Amino acid sequence: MNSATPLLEVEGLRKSFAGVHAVDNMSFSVAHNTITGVIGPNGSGKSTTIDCISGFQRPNAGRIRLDGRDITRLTPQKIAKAGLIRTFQTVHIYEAMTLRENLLQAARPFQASGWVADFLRLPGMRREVDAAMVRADELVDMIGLRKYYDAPTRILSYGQKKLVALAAGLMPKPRLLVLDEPVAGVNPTRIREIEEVILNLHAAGESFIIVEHNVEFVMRLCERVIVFVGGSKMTEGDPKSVQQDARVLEAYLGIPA
Ligand SMILES: Nc1ncnc2c1ncn2[C@@H]1O[C@H](COP(=O)(O)OP(=O)(O)OP(=O)(O)O)[C@@H](O)[C@H]1O
Repeated sequence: MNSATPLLEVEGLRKSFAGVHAVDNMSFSVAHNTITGVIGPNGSGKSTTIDCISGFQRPNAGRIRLDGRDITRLTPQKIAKAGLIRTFQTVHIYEAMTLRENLLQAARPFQASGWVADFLRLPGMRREVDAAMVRADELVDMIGLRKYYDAPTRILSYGQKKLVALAAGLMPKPRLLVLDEPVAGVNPTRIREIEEVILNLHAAGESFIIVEHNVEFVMRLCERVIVFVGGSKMTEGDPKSVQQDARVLEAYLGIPA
């Protein structure tokens, strides 16, 4: 797609639960090579929106396009293969496996060769495995955890586990990685480390959407911030303009605009 096509376009998204609209008329777009933050008070539709764009919920209406391709209502697996991967609020990694094994495992669903090629160690499979090893090697350095590469991930701190989940999401080289609350429950020192890692990955060409309750973290990291209120987009802009928007203060603090 040409660079004028947004990386992600969400248009008129609606998702209802038992007749109640969790998300309604939600529209926004995300540019290539950006870190975009999504903030909003509790119940504003953040989780429902990312569940819809990643295929974990089926929207009732609206369109979602990834780099121009319609991905509305595809399964999570197909959306991931199209290039949109998400992490979860709770860390989804294999704690009994090493960090290296976690990263290699994350690449497997995206490898074209099937189990027969794998079993027979055919050259196509070998090439894919070698490429995954190179990618894992790059990523373990990017997240600063090389000394734990061959350790079971259960020994890592919660913040380090979040970094492993982030790196696992990047293994198949997605076009866009959606991070669902990447610093929730993480101590402040580790938050700074995660911030640094995301900035370095962005400088290396990765694009992110960050959905977070920690507004300060989002404002420091993101070049564009989208604010959800009541199931739709209330406003968006650069961090400074969003922070100065009286409606945002009202939505968060109940201070009348
Ligand atoms: N499975 C569900 N069944 C019924 N209502 C739901 C369901 N999921 C979400 N909702 C409702 O939809 C609205 C939006 O919820 P959502 O979880 O998307 O908001 P959120 O911005 O992610 O909130 P939080 O920041 O608290 O996680 C809320 O009113 C919520 O109660």
